Amino acid sequence: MGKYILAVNAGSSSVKVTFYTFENPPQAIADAQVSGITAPPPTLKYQRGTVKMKEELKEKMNSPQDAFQYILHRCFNDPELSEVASDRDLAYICHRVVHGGDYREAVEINDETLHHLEALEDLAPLHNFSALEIVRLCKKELPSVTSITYFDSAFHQTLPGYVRTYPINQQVAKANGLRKYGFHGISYSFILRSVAQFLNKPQEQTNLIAMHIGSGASICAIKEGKSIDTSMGLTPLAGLPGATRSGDIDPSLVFHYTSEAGKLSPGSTKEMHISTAEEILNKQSGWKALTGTTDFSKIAVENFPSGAHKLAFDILVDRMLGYIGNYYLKLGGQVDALVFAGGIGEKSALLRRTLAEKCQCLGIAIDAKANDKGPEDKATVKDISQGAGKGPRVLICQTNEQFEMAYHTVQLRL
Ligand SMILES: Nc1ncnc2c1ncn2[C@@H]1O[C@H](COP(=O)(O)OP(=O)(O)O)[C@@H](O)[C@H]1O
Ligand SMILES: CC(=O)OP(=O)(O)O
Ligand SMILES: [Mg+2]
Repeated sequence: MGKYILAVNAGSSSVKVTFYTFENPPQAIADAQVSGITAPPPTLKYQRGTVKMKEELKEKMNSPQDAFQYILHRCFNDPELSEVASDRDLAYICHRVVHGGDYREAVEINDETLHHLEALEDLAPLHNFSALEIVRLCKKELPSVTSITYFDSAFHQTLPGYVRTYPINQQVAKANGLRKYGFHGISYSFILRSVAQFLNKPQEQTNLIAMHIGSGASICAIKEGKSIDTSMGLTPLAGLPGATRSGDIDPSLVFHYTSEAGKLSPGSTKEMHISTAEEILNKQSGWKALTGTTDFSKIAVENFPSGAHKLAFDILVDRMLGYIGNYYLKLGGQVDALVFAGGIGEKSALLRRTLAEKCQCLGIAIDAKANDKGPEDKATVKDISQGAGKGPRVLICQTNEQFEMAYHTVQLRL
């Protein structure tokens, strides 16, 4: 068996791949990310030891699968990364799969589990399809390496019945698996462990409002180390708006948007069945629909380039504020920290400042300089609160879904 772990995180706009040593805790030896898959040209960020590179890619990349194949080829053929040159060097491949249905834990891929996951694909066609394409590719091209899938939904198994249940016919709901699942759970698990450690508290006594804000964005209320509510639902479409997702809308809007809504979309393939409504609300909405860009760094700027950019920013702030208020009440005001994470949560000082100002009535105050500076390379968690304020601390957590998967693999298999 090889000595390294390959962790793959296929998100909606990026593919992040990290190679780790198979030891406790795992150490990253190389990290490659292709981002901008939804806003070409794609860019590659590659880090190996202390060497960092960033380049625009000329290759056309239509999907996370293309990006994964590109990264794998590049890493295996990098003479400076001779530790991992082929499947013989790998012990495990960890895959982030967004929708795990009723799975409570990670599973090892074999014919049976892969078949079960394929049956779930229709519940989250836009996310699971790409992840499973990568799993299938690894099975075919790296057949000697065991693949383990980690699920975004598993962290939210603790949602109370009244939170996970939609008020619809319960027979229909049960027969079709129609309930709130919640996502970004691999990230929330990383955030909980890192923040509890930072606060020097046991996880079972830690209460957080954790915000994973990236191309897909969600918020989670964590009470005594357990998810008690989260903004995404049956699929990652629910809750906050995202780069190309509408987030919550009145469900009736679908019936008025276009008469084609219920038909299969042109994006459907033999393997992936999506309706026009799903395609529109998942891929043609969000801030892309409002501003034309999926890049939030072009939206969250001090002087908004247009009214549409300001509107997109204001909508995100408004919806986030709604969840913060909601979860503050659900946690009975006992909140250790408000945590910003994800590409936007970690990088947009403007978003954090705007929200902190609007949360002043909860006793929240941030240190302007610390906030502007943002996260620092070495520290996973950074406190940007102003002194020992009355309210919850405000933290930035550099979340790392690849590390979380490698970490659990080592705990279970070493
Ligand atoms: N400086 C910045 N300010 C605001 N947003 C940023 C900044 N840098 C990157 N982003 C945004 O972060 C998002 C990507 O976040 P990430 O969590 O990596 O997404 P995903 O995992 O869904 O692919 C993109 O929308 C990108 O524009
Ligand atoms: C669940 C989800 O939306 O994931 P991502 O933000 O990586 O697209
Ligand atoms: Mg992500």
